[in-house]
Formats: sequence, C-alpha cells, structure tokens
Amino acid sequence: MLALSALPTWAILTATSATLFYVWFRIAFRERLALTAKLPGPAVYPIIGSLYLIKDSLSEFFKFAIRESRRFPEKIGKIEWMHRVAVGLWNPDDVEVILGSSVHITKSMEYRFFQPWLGNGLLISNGDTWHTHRRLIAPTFHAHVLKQFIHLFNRNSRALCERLDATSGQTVDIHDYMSEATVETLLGRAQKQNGGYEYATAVMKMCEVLHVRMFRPWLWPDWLFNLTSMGRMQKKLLHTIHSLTHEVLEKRKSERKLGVREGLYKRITKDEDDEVNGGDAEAADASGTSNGYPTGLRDDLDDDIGEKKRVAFLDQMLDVSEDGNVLTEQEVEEQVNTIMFEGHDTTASLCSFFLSVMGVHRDIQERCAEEQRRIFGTSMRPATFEDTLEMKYLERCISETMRLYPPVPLIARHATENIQLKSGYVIPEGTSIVISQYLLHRDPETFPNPEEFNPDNFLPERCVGRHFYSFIPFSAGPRSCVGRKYAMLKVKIMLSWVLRKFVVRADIPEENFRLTGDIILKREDGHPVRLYPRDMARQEGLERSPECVIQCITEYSAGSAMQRLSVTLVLAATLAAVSASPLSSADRSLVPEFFSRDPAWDGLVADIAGRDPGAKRRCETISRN
Ligand code: HEM
Repeated sequence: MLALSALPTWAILTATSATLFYVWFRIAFRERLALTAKLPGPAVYPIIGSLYLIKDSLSEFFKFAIRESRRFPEKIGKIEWMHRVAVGLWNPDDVEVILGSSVHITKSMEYRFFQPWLGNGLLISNGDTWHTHRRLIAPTFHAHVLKQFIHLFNRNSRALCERLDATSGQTVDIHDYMSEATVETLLGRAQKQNGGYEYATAVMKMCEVLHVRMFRPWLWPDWLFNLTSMGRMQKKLLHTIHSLTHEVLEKRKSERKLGVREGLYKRITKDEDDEVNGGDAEAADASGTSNGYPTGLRDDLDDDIGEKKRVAFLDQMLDVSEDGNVLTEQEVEEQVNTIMFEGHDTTASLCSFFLSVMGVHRDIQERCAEEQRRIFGTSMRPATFEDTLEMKYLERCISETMRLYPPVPLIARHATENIQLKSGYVIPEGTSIVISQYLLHRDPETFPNPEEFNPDNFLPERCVGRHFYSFIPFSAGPRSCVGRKYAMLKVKIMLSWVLRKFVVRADIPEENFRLTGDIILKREDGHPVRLYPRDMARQEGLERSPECVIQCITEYSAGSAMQRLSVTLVLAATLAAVSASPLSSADRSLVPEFFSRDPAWDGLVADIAGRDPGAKRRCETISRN
C-alpha cells in the first residue's frame, strides 16, 4: 500500500486503465481469443505478441518466414500483435475455402495503405463497389478484346530489343528494361519522353515504402506516418505517378473528341478478329493451354461476351464516365492507377526472373529458342495470336518461373466471420488471412523436387489430377487477377522477341538468388544478365552449347518416337552450329566424355544420318574431338 501511494497519480491511473482495458478485452473477445489460441504458430508473448520475429531487412524476414513455415506441417501458422492476428495458409484445401468463396472476398486491413495511391480501385475495393466495378472491367480483358493489343505488344517488344541491342555483352539489370517496356505498353502513345522509366521507378519506390510501413506498426497511424521522411517521400512519388496517369487519360479524351478510334479504342468485330488473328480465342483456351491458370477452373474472364462488349479498358472507362451515372472521373483515375500498377510491375518481375533463370539453364533456353525458330524461322516478324498458341514450351517455362518466383507472393483477405477450414481449424472473425503462393508452389507433396526448375511440371499429363489451388500465380476464384490473359499474351510476345534476337547468359545460379518478399517479388541483388545478339553468339559458338547437345541425348534416350524426331532435328541444327565454330576448351571437355559413354549416341547418329547425311559427318567430328 505504502509503495503504491508513493507513485504519482497519473501512473496509477494509467496502470488501472490498462488493466481494465485488458480485462474488458479478454471478456469481450473471449470466443475469438479461444479460437486464436488453437491455431498453431510461433510463441506469442504478452504485449509484444509475435513482434520479436520482425527482422531488420525484408529479405531476412522472407527467409526466416520460409524456414519457420517448415515447423508447421499442417501448413497453417499465425502471428499476433495486440488484438491483431494474421494467419498464413499454404494448404491447397484450406486455400480453396478462402479463394473459391464468393463470401470471403474482403481485402485485409493492410491494403488500406494503398488507398492514397489506388483510391477505391479494383484491387483494394470491397462490397458492392467492387462487384459493380468488376462487372464493368472484367469483359475489357477478355481474350477477344486483347487481340487489339497485339500490334502494340509487338511494337514495344521491338523497341525493347533495340534498347537491349545497345548493351551487347555488358552486364545489365534486366528488370530496369522490362519495367520500362511493360509500362510503355500500358501508357501507349500518350507517354512523354522517359515517362515510362520515371513511372516505373516511382512505382518501385512506392512499393518499398508501403512494404516497410506494413512491417512497422508505429507507422500505421496516418497522421504519424505523414510527419516522417517516408511519408513525405510517398507524397512526392504519388505526385509523379498520378500526374502520368492523368496525362494518359487527358490525351485519350482529346483523341476521342477528334474521333480517333484506333488501337486501344478500336471496337473489334468478329470478322476482323478472325481475319487479323486467324483463330478463335475460346478455342485457344480449350486447347489445353492453361496460361498460368488452373485448367479446371473458370472465372468471369472465361464468360462469353457479346460483340458489343468487346471494348478495351480505357475506352470502357471513358464511355461509362461520359454517361456520368456509372463512374465519376475520380473513380476512372483510380481504376487506371490500379491497372497501371498491377499491369506493369508484375509482368516485369515475371520476365526478369524468366530471363535470369534462362541465363543459367542454357539447355532450357535453347529449347525455347528452338521452338521460336520452328514458328518464325529466322524472321523477326511480329508475332500473331496464332503464333502465341504454338509457344507451348515457352508457356511451360513461364508457368515454371511463376511457380518458383510468383510475382505476387502473397494474397491477403479479412475474415468477416468465423471460417471453418478443411484442415479442421477455425479462423476467427477479424483475422487477416495471408495466402502464400511461394510456399504453396514449393510444396513437395505437389511438386516433387520443388526447388528444381523443371518446365515438365506443366506437361498436360502432370497437371491432370493436381489440386486446382496448388498453383495460383494469378490467384483464383471470384477475385482472381483480371489481367491474367493480358499478362500471358504480353509476356509471351515480349519473350518471343527477346529469345529470337538474343542469347541470354547469367552467372548467379538459382540457389544464390536473394529474394525479398516485397509486394511484388524481387531479387535483392537485381537481375544481372548479359545478352548477345544471336548472330554474334552463333559466330562465337555461344548459341548452341554442348549442354544443349547433352540435353538432346538425355531426352532422346527417354522419349517417344515423336519426341525422338523433334530431338533429332534440334540436335542436327545444334551440331551444325557447334561444329561450325571453334569450341572453347571448357565446352569441348563436356562433349566427348558424355558422347562416348551414352548408349543413345549411336542410335541418334543413325537417325540424323537418315535425315541429313551432312550431319552424320558433323556428329563424327564432334565425337572424335
Ligand atoms: C504476371 C503478371 C501478373 C500476376 C502474377 C498477377 C497476379 C495477381 C494476383 C495474385 C492478384 C490477386 C491479388 C490479391 O487478391 O491480393 C491479382 C489481382 C489483380 N490483377 Fe493481376 N497479376 C498480373 C498481371 C496483371 C495485369 C497485366 C493486370 C492488368 C492489366 C492485372 C490487374 C489486376 C487487377 C485489377 C487485380 C484485382 C482484381 C480484383 O480484385 O478483382 N494484373 N493479380
């Protein structure tokens, strides 16, 4: 008693209020607390909860979270701080309960940090607003509409290759180039000089600011955040970003007044569609190509849309805002900001990872290049929609890149009610649910040897029977990515150009990639690669390396008659290039040892000789060397 009376009144009042609040909190939320307590997770301490787990750098936290997840074999784990609980899920059955539902579609509280940037855009809106806007926007990304973009994708890809040509043989961070190119496609002709680069850099920095803020609870109150240097930086970055979007919209509006209805504005008819692109988009989807989406699932992007609805995104936004009652001008800007953000950094991340991986897996790169040669010969002509349907191996490599390096590594939802999971746990109302594609995609129960880059994981026969929610780079269900078809088309066309034009080399193997679980997945050390124009690479013996020959033989010995035929053709062409150029001593050491021992070699030589007598001589020269 004496000791208490020695304390100042304010201290006694504070301690009493805190105790009363704590007691009230335990009683008022007893059901929620009891459910939370049943969820597995690392130790939780009074007051600090799980905050002790937060690391200095994002990359450290990312690595730690991945390591820690292994301690929870039921593929569910929670962290807590004060009254806030976040539950991580990476069990496909449980993920389906959340993503497959049309009820659990409310975005988690963390998305509110995007508000000053994206307003009430599709990515972060909820409830009726989201429903109405999704119904307006989804048809504008239908496959039929996207065909209008093909010429733009080709034009931007050609410009990208011209920029990359100037770097020949130098180490560059390919992400810088990919970011600029993907923004250009979205900005179209409205951009000012260097606008794409300026925008992409501002977006990258904004993502960093948002991510740091999410991990620093003391920066959560807006008034406090706005006083910090980070808050001031955010203001400047948003000015850059919003000015550019505004400019794009204004330019489009004046074009419309002048009656310019071409390119992004063109309403495409069925006849034009078939004539220009020769092929039906629906048939393409039914042909077994999954394009990064579970083949057994459908969403509103697969819905049939009438000819009237074949309007591109910007045009649709301006049409409905001109009416005045559907969307206000501000809402249109918010949607454009959303699409510009979601539409560029994600695809840039995918292309950058793809090229870094190809740089180290040269045999796989050569198979991709060979597929391009089969489609285009040596031509650098623009790709058509039909061509993209032929790029089956490229598509498998793109899917495999997204499996290991999902551009959006986390999806978060807010539980608006208690949710019963298939694993038996109940997620209490008020919890943030975090779905980790990174962990889902590396689950050894779904993907044997999950750390190995293996495009065959996406052979149709391997996809059959796989849980639909075990590979979800574009999310799935009612809130799936609205731009997934756009993204796959754009990425295939861009990569087709790069693979036809260049040989890619990288020195850092995948096991040394330092990933940071940013909002969009990144490498801490960037994406350093070297590109050699193919003509030059051929002269230097870089284009078709002995690794490619070895890969051919391995496949030849294991393959069916049809596969043997295609392998033989690849090898015949490979040998032509390898034997026409002096091999480096390192390369030479790889070849004869393997050839002399491999029982498939003789069969392969005989097969080649039957098709191309000249190649037999080249085979013999190689094995003698
Ligand atoms: C490789 C490229 C892409 C990947 C991996 C990707 C992935 C995703 C994922 C995982 C979501 C769900 C996010 C969440 O629930 O928090 C999403 C949503 C979204 N994405 Fe993409 N995305 C890509 C490209 C694009 C493109 C090109 C666009 C537009 C042009 C786009 C527009 C959107 C929009 C508007 C949403 C919100 C949809 C809604 O909530 O209804 N995305 N994306």
